[in-house]
Formats: sequence, structure tokens, C-alpha cells
Amino acid sequence: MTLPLLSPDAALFLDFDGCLVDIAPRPDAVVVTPALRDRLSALHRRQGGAVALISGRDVADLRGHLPDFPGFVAGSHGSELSLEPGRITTLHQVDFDAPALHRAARDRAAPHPALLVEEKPHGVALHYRDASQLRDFVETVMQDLAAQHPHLVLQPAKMALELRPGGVGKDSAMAHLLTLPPFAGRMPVFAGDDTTDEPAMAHAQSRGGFAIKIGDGPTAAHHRLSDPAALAAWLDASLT
Ligand SMILES: O=P(O)(O)OC[C@H]1O[C@H](O[C@H]2O[C@H](CO)[C@@H](O)[C@H](O)[C@H]2O)[C@H](O)[C@@H](O)[C@@H]1O
Repeated sequence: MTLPLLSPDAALFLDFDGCLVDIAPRPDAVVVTPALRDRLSALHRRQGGAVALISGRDVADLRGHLPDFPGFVAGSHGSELSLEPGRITTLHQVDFDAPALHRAARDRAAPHPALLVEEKPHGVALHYRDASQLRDFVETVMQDLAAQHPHLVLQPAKMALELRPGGVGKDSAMAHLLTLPPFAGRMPVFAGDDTTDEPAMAHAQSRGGFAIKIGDGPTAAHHRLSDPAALAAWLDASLT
């Protein structure tokens, strides 16, 4: 199916890692270029403000990488929402002791310095990009932690496993945003690269919009682009 250009009347939802930016060795090593910042600002103007980022990262982290992005940001796999820089609300509150979870993850990872613990307000990620031989160990640790935290669910990520709140997702974050101006009444378009993006892709298509899978792998999306550079080219073509 031919990928159409983005209509100015559409509501645009964008994933971050592996979609807007290339995957990097560590979460804090992603490169946000001036061109990406300008592109997001131009899209935000052109779409009348209907551009949102929906990420597995927590909002504070993501806003830190894109401090001049004026649009809405949903973070922590749809658990958090920020309608403007500096303000974060919880979309889905789960009852768990985040500091205790982070401490337990740090303690379990401590014997393996190559593992990276990413502490999030709504969960935790255990990254094994520098130690792929530890994947089974990471799975055991995260399953143990999941068993101790019944309101959290396991979320596979790229060279990482995460625990995030159950009962929420990028699809529910998108559905919520589509009730708010300037998104309400617009056709949703979602681009993402990972399993956590699949429900949002299906949701966009179920509402008459379309979805773009970035990279390889099975997907519900009807369109595919090879990498973040190809997505950038499509966005730039839509802007001209
Ligand atoms: O929903 P996203 O915006 O795509 O975020 C998904 C996760 O991305 C980050 O981890 C991934 O990207 C890192 C930087 O490229 C990479 O080093 C790591 O191996 C990947 O798993 C982020 O750290 C997570 O919090 C996000 O949930």
C-alpha cells in the first residue's frame, strides 16, 4: 500500500527511540539533531498543534531530550501525560513502591556491571545491550520482580526488559489525546518501531487512520519505513 503524505488535518503521534532517533548504546546516548528539533516544531505548527510524542520513556526524561518541543508528551508507555513543558499528570495510577522496586532491580543487577538499570517513576527497565549473554538472567530477575508487583506487567523492549503499569498503553494514551483539542475529530497517524507501539498502531487504523512501522519485524501497521532517516524524509516531504 502506498504511504500517503501526512495531511495537515491529521493528528500525528510519534514514538521516540528507534523512530525519531536511532537506537544508541545507552538510553542517555541518543542523538537529537537540530534538524529533528526544527522538524518537530515545523510539524507542530503545520498540524495546528496536533502532534504528540508517545514514548516508553518517562516524560521528564523525554522532555529533557527535546526541551523546545511545544506539544503534548505521553510517557512511561502511556502512564503519564504532559500537556506543556514542566507539567506532568498521571494518566493511570498504580499502587506500588517505586523506590523499593528500583532498589531491588539495582541489587539484583549489581553482580553484573554491564547491565543498566533505568529507574522510572512508573516502573523500571533492565538493559542488557552490553551483555546479551545475560538475557536469560535479566528475564529471571524481571519475572521475579513482576511476581512481587502484581500491578506491573513485563514489557519486552530492544535489548531490555521493562516493568510497567498494567491496564494502560500507548493505545489508551492516544485514545485520551484524541478526546482533547486540537486532536479531537482528526484522523490519527502513528509511527513506531517496537512491540510497545503495536496496540497504538492498531488503534490508529481502527479509527480510520494509518500506522507506519519503522524497521523490521512483524507488525499490524499497513505501512513500513526502513529507519528513522526514512521517517524524517517522509515527514519533510509532507512539510513541503
Ligand atoms: O517508546 P520508545 O520511545 O521507543 O521508548 C522505548 C524504550 O526506549 C529506550 O530504550 C531503547 O533505546 C535506547 C536508546 O537507543 C537503547 O539503548 C535501549 O537498548 C533500547 O531498549 C528507553 O531507555 C526506554 O525507557 C524506553 O521504554
